[in-house]
Amino acid sequence: MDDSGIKKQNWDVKETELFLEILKELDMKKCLDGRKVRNNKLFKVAHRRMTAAGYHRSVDQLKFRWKLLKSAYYKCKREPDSPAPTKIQGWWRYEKTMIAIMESRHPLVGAGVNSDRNDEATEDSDGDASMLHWPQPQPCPDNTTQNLDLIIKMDPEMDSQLKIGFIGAGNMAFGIAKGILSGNVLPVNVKVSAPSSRNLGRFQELGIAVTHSNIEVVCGSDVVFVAVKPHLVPLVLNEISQHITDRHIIVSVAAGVTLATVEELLPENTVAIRLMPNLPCMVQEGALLFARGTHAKQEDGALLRSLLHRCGLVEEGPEAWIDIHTGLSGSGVAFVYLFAEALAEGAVKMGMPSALAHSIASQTVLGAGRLLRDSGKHPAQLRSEVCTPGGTTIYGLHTLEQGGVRAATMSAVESATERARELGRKSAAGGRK
Ligand SMILES: NC(=O)C1=CN([C@@H]2O[C@H](COP(=O)(O)OP(=O)(O)OC[C@H]3O[C@@H](n4cnc5c(N)ncnc54)[C@H](OP(=O)(O)O)[C@@H]3O)[C@@H](O)[C@H]2O)C=CC1
Ligand SMILES: O=C(O)[C@@H]1CCC=N1
Repeated sequence: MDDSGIKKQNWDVKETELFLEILKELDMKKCLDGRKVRNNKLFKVAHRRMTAAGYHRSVDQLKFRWKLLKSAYYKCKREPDSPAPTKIQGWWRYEKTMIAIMESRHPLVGAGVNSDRNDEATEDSDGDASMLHWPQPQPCPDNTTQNLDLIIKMDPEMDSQLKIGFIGAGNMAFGIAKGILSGNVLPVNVKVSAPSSRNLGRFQELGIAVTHSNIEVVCGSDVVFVAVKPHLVPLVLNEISQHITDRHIIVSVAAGVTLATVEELLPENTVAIRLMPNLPCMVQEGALLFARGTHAKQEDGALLRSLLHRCGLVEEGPEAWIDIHTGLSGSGVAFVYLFAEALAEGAVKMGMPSALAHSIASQTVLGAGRLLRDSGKHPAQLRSEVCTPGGTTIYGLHTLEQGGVRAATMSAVESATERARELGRKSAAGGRK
């Protein structure tokens, strides 16, 4: 066991390198000002990023690893000619990155008010701020604070101060809003607009502020989701355009509407992202794909990803895949519902009461989906695991194949993708009118 009480598992080179890269990127050393809360937050950010990359270490394990790396660094600094520290195997691989991190000094240390030893002893200790040896604890300088604030904003575990707006109060806006609220975003930081009140009540029930003014939403938000029907996007963007500033990230969820169209209708340099979500965001089981526009940086994508992380699977890809994802998943959920409905109707035909048949059909779809996702197996593999030779399933599958279900499903994805492309061309033409 290490001193965090967690079972030891050796760190491999890739894992340590990733950990250090994350710390470097977070400007860890600058932000480690000895305050327990802040330090914990930073390690939490690192923890989340490590987890996202498939490395499952607790916050305490990360802290302990950092402590060892730091001790090794100080040992090498004090005794450059002594043998490499033994607690960190292959130390030479990490030395350069550690120097880069450690040389990005906290201002108080840089000013020479504290020795390295003091720094070593206190900097990431879990002690209370009052126990620290910094002579006069002071806030980080502006740029560091901003950097840290951004990190904290981006981290889903942190209290998000981000203001989120929705233009359009339909099903998709509601689905995303529900997903977002199950994370750390507070309803008071969300606002939604629509011309009529017919869809606003359910947002109010979630504690979200509502308005009929799209401009009010834009002026009060950092991230604005444009969730109106595709043909209305040019109209809405024209309306809000003069209120967009560099504070904003505009996220269009409209099927087909391209980034080029969105960017053309908004001020130069607007940060725009095209997102294709799907309705199961509502139950945190969505499948979302986004593409960044010309001026959207990686961190804008990271911010969106962290905002949406409770909505389900969130992936980034080239814009060319967004229309395909629309067919596969945006519309794909409806294809699955059709199949679920048909399953239930088959059972009703054979004599089962409708309510029971529908309830079993939905559980069947849910269970099959979860097993497919969680096992990581190819669907054909799972299908063969269900089929007993000469048994019931292969007879049923034969019938489905005779009905052309596979070809029909492929064609459904194809048609929906083509339709998204067509909608894109129409909205581009609409924007130019
Ligand atoms: N539904 C889905 O599963 C998915 C939808 N999408 C995309 O999401 C977008 C929205 O779809 P969906 O939620 O289904 O649509 P809905 O028809 O359910 O909702 C559209 C919303 O837009 C509002 N609206 C209409 N005109 C304006 C305007 N000028 N300004 C502000 N709001 C306006 C409507 O107002 P009012 O309430 O007054 O009618 C309504 O609230 C579409 O572009 C679609 O392509 C993407 C993925 C999946
Ligand atoms: O049917 C539509 O156009 C939207 C886009 C994907 C799902 N619903």
